[in-house]
Amino acid sequence: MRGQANPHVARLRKHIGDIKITAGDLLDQGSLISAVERVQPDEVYNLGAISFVPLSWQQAELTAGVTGMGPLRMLEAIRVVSGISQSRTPDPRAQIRFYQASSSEMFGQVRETPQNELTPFHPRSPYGVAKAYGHFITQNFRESYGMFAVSGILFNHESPRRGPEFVTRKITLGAARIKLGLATELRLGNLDARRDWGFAGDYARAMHMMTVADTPEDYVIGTGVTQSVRHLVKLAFDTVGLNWEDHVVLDPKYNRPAEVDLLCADPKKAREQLGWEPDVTFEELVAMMVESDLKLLDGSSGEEFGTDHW
Ligand SMILES: Nc1nc2c(ncn2[C@@H]2O[C@H](COP(=O)(O)OP(=O)(O)O[C@H]3O[C@H](CO)[C@@H](O)[C@H](O)[C@@H]3O)[C@@H](O)[C@H]2O)c(=O)[nH]1
Repeated sequence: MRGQANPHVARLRKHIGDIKITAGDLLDQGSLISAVERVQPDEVYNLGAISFVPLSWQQAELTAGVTGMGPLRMLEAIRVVSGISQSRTPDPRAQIRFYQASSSEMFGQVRETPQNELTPFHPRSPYGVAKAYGHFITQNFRESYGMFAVSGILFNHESPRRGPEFVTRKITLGAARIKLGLATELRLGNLDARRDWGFAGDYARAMHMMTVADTPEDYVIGTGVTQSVRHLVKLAFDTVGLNWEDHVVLDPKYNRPAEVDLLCADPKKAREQLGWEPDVTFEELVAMMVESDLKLLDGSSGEEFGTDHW
């Protein structure tokens, strides 16, 4: 929402208790239309997806339905409720704005480094392919109907709230468990993969900035610094005063059928046009996550945060 003075804020608060849209609703055009009708939002942020890349090989069709077709259904819901058609374009001041969570996974086997808004896509997983569809259909609705629809091509963004299946949290939880005597080893896959990791809070700020901007455009959001999984492991174990090589075990079951070897953002457009800059460095992010997991696990059996399943 664009501020407290906005009359929709009160209405949204009133409805928020009984309207919950989950990723599963992205399969159902009707429930999206009825949610848009009832909430009458100023802004819609589509962050719903099957977002864990390995799962997308096991559930390829579901991933296409939720992660790929979901944005189309959301855009259609906004278009239908707003009465937009080829012959009736929206009033730019009064229309519902749409944000699509596009992903750096679309770059996949990268054609150039760093990656910017014009870098061609070569996705390497059913997830990446589905995200590419979501990206292009968002662009298409903007170009076809004049809708305010934007995509943020976000590189990996992390925080202490990250799911334990993703590598950052798996590592920070693993280091904390070993430090507290709850485990002795951490099993991982490809340590050579490189990612551009940033703090999720900084990226949420970027999502909002591009959605309330004067013109609808797509932006790459990342730090511009790439790190290996190996370096991430070393940093997390250094934070708890342990040598990672004494504890990390390579397990091929965590390798992917097709890997994305290297991602690194060129966030120049977001910096110059939106004035967006990340505040939290990679080192601060890792320390924040390790410290949070030490606190979380202290005094627990650690069983509910085991890391061997993913
Ligand atoms: N999850 C996981 N990844 C591992 C492991 N060992 C090595 N890795 C490597 O760590 C890298 C990062 O994996 P994830 O943290 O699972 O994230 P991701 O595949 O890069 O995808 C995330 O970022 C995308 C943005 O680029 C998001 O779009 C996606 O939803 C997800 O959040 C991959 O190259 C993966 O092979 C492991 O045990 N578990």
